[in-house]
Amino acid sequence: MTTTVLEVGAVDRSFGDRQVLKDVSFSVAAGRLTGFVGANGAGKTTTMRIILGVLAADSGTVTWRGVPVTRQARQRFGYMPEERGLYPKMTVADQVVYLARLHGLTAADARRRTTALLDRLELGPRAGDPVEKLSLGNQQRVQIAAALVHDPELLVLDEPFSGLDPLAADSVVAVLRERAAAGAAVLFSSHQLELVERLCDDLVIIADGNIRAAGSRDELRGRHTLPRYAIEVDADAGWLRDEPGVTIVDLDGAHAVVELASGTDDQHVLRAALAHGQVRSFGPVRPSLAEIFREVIK
Ligand SMILES: Nc1ncnc2c1ncn2[C@@H]1O[C@H](COP(=O)(O)OP(=O)(O)OP(=O)(O)O)[C@@H](O)[C@H]1O
Repeated sequence: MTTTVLEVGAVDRSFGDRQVLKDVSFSVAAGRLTGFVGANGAGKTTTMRIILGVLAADSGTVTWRGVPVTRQARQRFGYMPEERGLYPKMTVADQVVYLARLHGLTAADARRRTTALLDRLELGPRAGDPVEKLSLGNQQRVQIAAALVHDPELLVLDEPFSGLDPLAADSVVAVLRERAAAGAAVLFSSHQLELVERLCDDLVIIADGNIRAAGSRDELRGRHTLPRYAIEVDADAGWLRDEPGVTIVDLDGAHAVVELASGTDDQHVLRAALAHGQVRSFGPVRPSLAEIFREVIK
């Protein structure tokens, strides 16, 4: 049972005579990680800026727990914008404390949470350094700390993983998962489809300002699953060519990927395989997010 907290409804937005968002609708649930994916210029940043109220929609609605987003509700949002805005001369800790104070935390709470979060993001030893002395990847982690420090109920992160090495990305992933497990709703954009696939519970795919697909990752995979099976036997699998209802997609010695015509029983194919010898593995091929993405943005 998921609880929708953020609802974007029929949002349109143009810049000049160019419409960049067309009837954009999707929802984000509490306790879940929602990946927002689309090509360059698809409209992700514009959508996120409208959610945060940095930019106005021409029409449409953004609601939080069923009511239009207020300034008060936004105090409980955390945002990592695309254009990273840190004060280069300020120390890492002072910077995060300062932003926590802007969100209404007491000085003591701001310090306490900053210390805990910097440690969690492996930035503890850099807390006293000016931001400008940090590598770009570490500056990025400071930005993430800044978006998280007031323990927001909604986190909106624009490309939080760009520029992070795999280990740094993993530590950010772990922190986001913790936040979601504690009940926060997390919406993040990314180009790194493998990472999104590993991380997200829900997906929103946008192309040319249109939402092309949205739903849970498993639901989308189910919807886009082709009737394909991978089979691994211990001898040549060429006999599959003669099986009724079976089309070979790929055949490489003892390994094959086949497509089954509708009405063809997969168990029948498995039994035929067993009749030819040992079967090492047999099962449906799940489409990758990259494949789903390519299919829905066509
Ligand atoms: N302030 C603006 N004035 C004019 N056009 C804009 C403005 N902001 C965005 N656009 C245009 O709107 C479209 C959507 O841009 P947006 O930044 O939302 O895409 P995106 O999906 O975030 O892309 P990227 O992954 O490259 O950041 C683009 O064609 C962009 O050029």
